[in-house]
Formats: sequence, structure tokens, C-alpha cells
Amino acid sequence: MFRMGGIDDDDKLDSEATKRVLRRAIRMGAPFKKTVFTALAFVALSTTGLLLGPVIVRYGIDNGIDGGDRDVLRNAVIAYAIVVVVAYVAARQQYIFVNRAGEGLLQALRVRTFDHIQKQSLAFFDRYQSGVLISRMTADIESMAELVQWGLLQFVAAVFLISIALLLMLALSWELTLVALLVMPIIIIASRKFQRDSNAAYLVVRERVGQNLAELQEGISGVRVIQAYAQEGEQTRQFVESNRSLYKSHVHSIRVSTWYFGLVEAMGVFATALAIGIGGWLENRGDVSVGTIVAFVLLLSALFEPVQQLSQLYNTVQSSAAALNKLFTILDTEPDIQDGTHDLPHRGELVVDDIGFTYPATDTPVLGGVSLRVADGERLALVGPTGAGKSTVAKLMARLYDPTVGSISLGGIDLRDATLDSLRERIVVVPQEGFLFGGSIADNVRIARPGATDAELRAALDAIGALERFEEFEDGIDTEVRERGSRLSAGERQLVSLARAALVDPAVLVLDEATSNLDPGTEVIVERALDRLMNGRTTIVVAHRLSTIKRADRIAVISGGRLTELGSHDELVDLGGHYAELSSAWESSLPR
Ligand SMILES: Nc1ncnc2c1ncn2[C@@H]1O[C@H](COP(=O)(O)OP(=O)(O)OP(=O)(O)O)[C@@H](O)[C@H]1O
Repeated sequence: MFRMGGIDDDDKLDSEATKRVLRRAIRMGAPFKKTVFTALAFVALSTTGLLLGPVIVRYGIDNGIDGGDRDVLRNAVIAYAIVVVVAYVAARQQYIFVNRAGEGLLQALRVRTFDHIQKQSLAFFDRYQSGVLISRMTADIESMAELVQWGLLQFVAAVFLISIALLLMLALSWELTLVALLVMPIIIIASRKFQRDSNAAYLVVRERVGQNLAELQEGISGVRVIQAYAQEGEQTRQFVESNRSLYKSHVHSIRVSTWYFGLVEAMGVFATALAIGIGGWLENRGDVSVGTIVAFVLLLSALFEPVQQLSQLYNTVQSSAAALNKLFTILDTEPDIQDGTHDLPHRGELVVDDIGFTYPATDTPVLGGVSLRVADGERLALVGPTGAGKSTVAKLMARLYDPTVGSISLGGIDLRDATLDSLRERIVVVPQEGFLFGGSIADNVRIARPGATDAELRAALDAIGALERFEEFEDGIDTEVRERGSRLSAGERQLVSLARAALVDPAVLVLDEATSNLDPGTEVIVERALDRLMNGRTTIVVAHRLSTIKRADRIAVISGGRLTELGSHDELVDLGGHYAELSSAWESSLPR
């Protein structure tokens, strides 16, 4: 069964790798330096406000209440109110600036990753399935958001708050500070255990969420098959099982947090009680004032929250670093197909010179020793048994991959030395099923050459004889194709695909003939469009229909990754080999 998620090594990074990833993330944030520093200034301001409060309270109690000076008391109250308002406003501002920097960075990262993915060759998409890429672009980038927006802010605020609070406490009374710090060793030990346990619990939750999503996705998209075999009960049983284990992992993770946060709070209360008790004794001896004790207690309560936050932050950093690491792996993948320096000539012979090919991430060669020369304007059909390597030859001829050995050239220029712009202009691949994007028919054709004028667009549609057909639609070529072209018939979708190629007007056309059958009426229109498109161009077609093969000048039979026969229809029939067999099988299966 399909599984996603899972704890793999990528989910856990050692501290060296974590540091490396974080340093790189910080470097990426350089353009947002100003916004980040502004946010940090507000962090400092709001934290200072938080810490000044207790100091003002002490002043009010000792000099205003105990000293019986009303003016001092009034001033203390006013000062306290001002500090609270300033801290509040600063806290809002810090939130705005941090989010501005965070969202800016995320936007830049999303665009950069998307752009990088768009430039990759087919080999990249063999390695990464679209589901994985989408999760990199969404979940992993979100996890970075958490780190940037909360992690950074919390870390700076917590470190700042803890250090200043400790300094202030020391200044107020070193004896009370020592007493309050008695609980610190317990907190440190508990924090370390919490970090370990909660990280492990987080990884389990993450894995089970992934499993649960996979169950859900299969259950919904496969519901027809499930119902056809009356397996609803079994599916639900599996889903119940997966939810139960997800529930357990959540409960465990909450238990881990509960005891830790409970303990830290209890330690806070204990330290406060100690401070009040011992503070009272010290006050009796005249060593500290009441105001100092109250300020101390207030500072203590401000101290424990950031301690909790710092422990949680550890997990955020860990999971974000793991997510970022995966994202960086993608950003570091150099496109296999690199730009060359020579423009391909407008016409020329296509020469395949002794090529061999092994798909990336596999080790069995699928092609070996294939050599072919296709003359300018010639039509070559590639035929052979399923899985023989026909489509692979076609993909190499259009440089969707580079051959592992040997070379392919057009008009004497090795495709590897050609500029990508000239390559995509001279050699166009028409896939079996051309993808249609949301938008109109015209928009979809224009994708092939965004700069094309309306007249050029209509000329391209007209050149393959499709203009008339589309103009019969209510909105003509401006008709919306809807999602993936659902408004159009299969044949019409193929016409759009062919019109794209006509708009580019390439020297070489590489066609992967659709295997699906169209109704005879549409079939004739598509075939006519194909004929017109092939006219005057070098065409290589992975052929599945006898009619297409018969229209070719020569036929290349690929079998077991090798070129086994090459010649015209008549020559190959005379040869009496594989093609002759195929052709007679085809002939006898045709309706009489
Ligand atoms: N992306 C890929 N990664 C790994 N192996 C692949 C990939 N694409 C194809 N193959 C393998 O390469 C071999 C040749 O495939 P290819 O698609 O070229 O065959 P074909 O002759 O066009 O077959 P068909 O007529 O069924 O389309 C097959 O064994 C196939 O399993």
C-alpha cells in the first residue's frame, strides 16, 4: 500500500547539519535584514517595558506607600501605566515586523524553489514525484515560517528577558536570587529530558499523520474500486486502526508536554514561595524592603515563561531544520540539461551516433548502440514491441535527456552544445496527451510562444485545419477549456496540442502518437492536422497505428533497446523480419 510520511533519516539532523542549515537560512534572510532589526528593536522595547514594571512597583511601594509620599505614589502609577502602554504597542509592532520579514522570506523562497523546479529536466521528475515536490513547497516551507516568525523572535526575546531579569534580580538582592535559583538544576534536567522525549513524540505523530492522510486519500480516490468489491467495511476498519494509533501518539505527546510544563510551573510557584518566605525573614532583619520582595516575585513570574518557550523552541528548530534541509537538497540540484553556446541551424540532418542510455537512478541500460541518420524533411516512424525503447529514443532526440554514451546532433551541432532557446525552437515534442491549463483555447496554444500575435495564433490553428472547428464554438478560440481541458473532446485537445507545435514552426517534430482511439470522424480531422503539421519538416513519430507508419518515409524497428531493422515499408516487408510480422498481423486485423 502507498505510504507517505514515515520517519526517515532526513527527519533527524545532527547538530552540525542543523547549524549548517540554519546558517544558510539566515544568509537567505539577508535582504530582510532591516525589517528583522526593526522587529528586534521592538522586541527589546517590549521586553524592557515588561521588566521595568516590577522596578516601578518597588519604587512605588518603598517610597510611595512606606515612605507615605503621595506624589511619589502618583508618579509611580503614571509611569507604570506609560510603560504598560509602550510595551503593549511595541509587542504589536514586533508582531507586524516579524511577520513582514517572515512572509517576505517565504515568498522569495517559494518563487525560487518553483523557478528551480521549472528548469529541471525529466530526470529530476523521475526522482521526485509531484506529491513530494508539493509537500516541499507547502509543508516544508510552512515549517520554515514557524521558525522565522516564532522561533527567531522567541529566542531573542527569551534570551534578552532571562538575562536582564537575572541581572535585575541580582541588583535587587543577591540572597533572594540565590534562593530562587535553587530550582534551576531541576529545571535544566527536566528540560533536557523534555527535549528528547518531545522530539521523539513529534516524529511519531508526524509519521502517523502521514499514514492517516494516505489512508484517507486512498479511501476517497479509490472509492469506486472499493465499492465494486464491497470492501467498504474493511477500508473503514483500516481507517479506524490508523486513527487509533494517531490518537495514541497525540495523547502521548501531550502527556510529555503536560508533565514538563506542569513541573516548570510548580517550580515557579515553589521559587516564589521561597522568595516570599525567605524575603519576609530578610525584611524582618532589615536586609530587604517589601517593595524589593514584590518586585522580585513579579520578575520571577516573568522569568519562567521564556524558560518554557526556549525548551519548545528546540523542537521547532529541529523540525524546521530537517524540513529546510530537504528544501535545500532540491535547490542544490543542478539541472541536468545545461545551456550550450551554439544556436542550432534552421535545417539539417539529425544524426544519432551510437547512443546508449540508462535512466537516472536505475542501472539497467534501456538503449545501446543505436545509430541513425534522419535526412532534412524525412519522416521516420519508430516501431517495436512495448517497452522496447521507442519513446526513449524520441526523448533523447529532443534532448529531454542526454544520452549516457554517444551523441545526437542537428545540422552538425551536438544537441549538448546547443542553446536551450534554439533547441526548443527547432525541435518540438508533441506528447501523447498535451496538458491543458486553465484558460481559453487561444491561451493554451499561446503557451508555446507567448509573444505570438493574434494573427500568428490564428494562422497556426488554420495551418493544421483546426481554426474552423474552434470558431464554431460560441466563444470561438476564446472558449474556456476548463480544468485540464474537460470542455474539449479528446480529439480537440490533440488539436490544441498540435497547434502549439505549429505556432513554434520547428524544423524537427518529435511525436508520441496517442494510443487512445478517437471516433472515426475526429480521427480524420486529427490525422489531417498531423499531416499538415509534418509537411516539410523532419518528423520522428513513435507510431502505434499502421496508417501513420505507412505515411513514413522510413521505419526504424527498435527491439530490446537496439535498432534491429531500418528501411521503407516495402523494404522491411521484403526483409521478412520483425516488421514484416507486425505488418501482416496489422493487415489481418484491419476490418475488411
Ligand atoms: N522514467 C523512467 N525511469 C526508468 N525507467 C524507464 C523510464 N521510462 C521508461 N523506462 C523503461 O525504459 C524501457 C523503455 O521504455 P520506453 O518508454 O522507451 O518504451 P517504448 O518502446 O516506448 O514502449 P511503449 O510502446 O509501451 O510506450 C522500459 O523498460 C521502461 O520500463
